Amino acid sequence: MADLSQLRSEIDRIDTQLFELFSQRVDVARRIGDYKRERGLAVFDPTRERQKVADAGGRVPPELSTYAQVLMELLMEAARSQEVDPAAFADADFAPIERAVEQTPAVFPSTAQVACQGVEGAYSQIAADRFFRHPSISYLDSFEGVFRAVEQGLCQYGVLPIENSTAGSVNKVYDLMMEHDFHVTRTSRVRIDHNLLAKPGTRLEDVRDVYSHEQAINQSQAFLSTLPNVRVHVVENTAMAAKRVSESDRADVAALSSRPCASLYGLDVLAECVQDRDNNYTRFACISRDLQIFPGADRTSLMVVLNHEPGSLYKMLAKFYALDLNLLKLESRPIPEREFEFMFYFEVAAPVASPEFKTLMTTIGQHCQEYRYLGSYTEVL
Ligand SMILES: O=C(O)C(=O)C[C@]1(C(=O)O)C=C[C@@H](O)C=C1
Repeated sequence: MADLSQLRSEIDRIDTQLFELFSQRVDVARRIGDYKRERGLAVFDPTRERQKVADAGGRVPPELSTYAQVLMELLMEAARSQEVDPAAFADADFAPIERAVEQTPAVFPSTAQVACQGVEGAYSQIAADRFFRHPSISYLDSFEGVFRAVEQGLCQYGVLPIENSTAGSVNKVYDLMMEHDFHVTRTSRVRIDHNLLAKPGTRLEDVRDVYSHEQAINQSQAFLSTLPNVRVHVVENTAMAAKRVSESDRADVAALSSRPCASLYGLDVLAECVQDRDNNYTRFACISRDLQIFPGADRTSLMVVLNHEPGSLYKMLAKFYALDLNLLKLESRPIPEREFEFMFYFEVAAPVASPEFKTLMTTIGQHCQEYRYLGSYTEVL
């Protein structure tokens, strides 16, 4: 039997030939690109690609068929990337980003009119205080109201929760993203401590009804199960729950809310930090209507509708991998009225000034049906 170094030499020889042929293939593709450009033909030819993939599957033993097909797709993707004229893409897709980088002020504003969902004391307010030194906050009933206030220019910025470390993504916000025009200018992680608040005089054992937001209830299951005979009620948000308890004439009701709500609504803390996990964080996004890219932006959010075919998500992820861009978040939501079609939300680590970011933004359109660039920003602590 041949020894390992001999076998490896054989593999190396084959790889040398493979990559020599690969470069030759790309050279031919470049010439095809010139030909197509002169005649105004599309680079992507789906009929030809389907034939090539099917053909590749039949050229190898059956157990290698899928690998051969994936390899063929990769070869054609490389070919396409060299057939397009990068300058043509760059102008159309990158100009608004370059303009925003130039025109955005060097410093994030310390004060602004900011839309938050809920009432005073809501976690969104804590996040708004994190983003701005002196925010002037307008409280709205719903997440939709926050999107609208920003879209219509009634508020310069809006603050929305996007995910929680225990309960996961805030699906409602992701669904609304599809319906509204906005950009992301900042994100922040806020530590969430839920406390059981009640009117002075109420004892823990008196409590019969607890009010809170659905996520706070989900995040405090272990504590709630220790309270006997308690009914739990979902309300719009945790601060609203505290307000409701403070206005109630009953002495057996309590709210799961933030600590600032206790002083704000004149309530006592019956139990502190009752969430299931100690490291409970909610991430908030600060949105604006126009694209603003502040200095240091190193994260990018994209909403993408992929082609409804096998491998399309894989190809998009391969793109990030090929550009060495770390994927920070991937969320998918069904698109209303489009059966089994999904909107993918990607967050990638990509400094705006990096060549990889520019390559991503000038070629992403080749890999999907539609995409929306939501912005580039930093996550503030
Ligand atoms: O045959 C072509 O038209 C090419 O551009 C070459 C090629 C390939 O790599 O084989 C690349 C892109 C097209 O979508 C189809 C095929």
